Amino acid sequence: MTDQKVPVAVLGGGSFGTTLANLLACNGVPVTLWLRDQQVADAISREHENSRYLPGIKLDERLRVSTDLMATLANVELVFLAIPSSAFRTVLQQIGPALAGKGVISTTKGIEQPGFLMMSDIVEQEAPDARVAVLSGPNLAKEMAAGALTATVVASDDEALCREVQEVLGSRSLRVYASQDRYGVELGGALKNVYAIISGMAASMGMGENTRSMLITRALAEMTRFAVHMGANPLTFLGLAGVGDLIVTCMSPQSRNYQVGHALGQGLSLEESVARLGQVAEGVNTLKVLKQKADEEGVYMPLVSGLHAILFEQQPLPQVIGKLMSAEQKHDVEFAAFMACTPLEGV
Ligand SMILES: NC(=O)c1ccc[n+]([C@@H]2O[C@H](COP(=O)([O-])OP(=O)(O)OC[C@H]3O[C@@H](n4cnc5c(N)ncnc54)[C@H](O)[C@@H]3O)[C@@H](O)[C@H]2O)c1
Ligand SMILES: O=P(O)(O)OC[C@H](O)CO
Repeated sequence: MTDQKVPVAVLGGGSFGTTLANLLACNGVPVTLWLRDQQVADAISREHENSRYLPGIKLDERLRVSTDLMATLANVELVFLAIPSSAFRTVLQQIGPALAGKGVISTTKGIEQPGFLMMSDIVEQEAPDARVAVLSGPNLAKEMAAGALTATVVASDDEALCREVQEVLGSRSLRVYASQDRYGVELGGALKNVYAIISGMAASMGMGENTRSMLITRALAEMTRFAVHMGANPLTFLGLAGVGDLIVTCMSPQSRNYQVGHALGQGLSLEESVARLGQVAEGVNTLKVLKQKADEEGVYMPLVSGLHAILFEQQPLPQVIGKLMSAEQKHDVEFAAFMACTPLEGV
């Protein structure tokens, strides 16, 4: 089995990169995890633990770790990217030509501005000869690393690449479903982070489960409305990378975006909330980018507007909640309209 697996690289030694690399190593895939810090790399190689990002998780001893980016990429066929969106292009710019012919799979759930670019768009720009896919779904790193039964989605119009990813990553604890809607899968993964901040905020303010259910369901309507406007397939949002990821991120205190919201609800400033987390919460930047895009495109996104007003326009929370709760009450289920590609306005 080991001999049949293609060699793989994972770039990014945080929570998700380490988790993915370890899952691959456990599958007998020859895998090298690239990260920048030599001391951290040495510690992982020596102790088989990433004590900062996955404390207490014993990593497979076959997992190789390197700080040499080009050496990591030599001879591999698949490259998973788990670099925060803020550094994504910078890393790609160093390695674009070296990715020619390889399968490059982004797992990063963010959006680049200017241009409202998905991470896979950046891969296409910086590595035009790579084969491109994205991986997204309800995938809390710590649970996956601990072996929790999990499902994810690999999306690409390159069906052979989807099969290769299913082959190396699928296991008894991880099911990897395929999709051809790369844009929808990627958009779902980025957008849900914004609603997780709202959900964490509501939880820490003592709001009940009715409220949380309303938030998640209206979030799904709102993100689907935006995605359809942008050309994604609405059905994608009924799958793992849509409602699946929205649920886990809005429900789990493990979610870093939820944690930022929770801290905000306790009265911490945005800066304090992000600093206390000490890890990536992509939803903060996505909120800015998304609000701007929704305004430009004229897409009605009351939850996004409300959170933006609280975080960046100094509007008091009670005033924003009052505005949301007194907005015109329109349709519950918009999916029929989405499917006909004539989205209704308003909720
Ligand atoms: N953690 C999860 O549960 C999870 C699950 C699915 C997807 N993701 C996505 O994966 C991406 C990475 O998140 P994470 O959870 O691994 O973040 P993290 O905060 O746990 O780790 C980020 C890592 O990126 C590294 N990094 C930062 N700047 C870098 C640069 N310029 N070059 C190389 N490395 C750099 C940091 O050193 C750190 O190791 C995010 O977009 C996130 O949305 C995370
Ligand atoms: O911890 P978060 O909020 O970045 O979410 C992690 C994953 O995206 C959940 O699928």
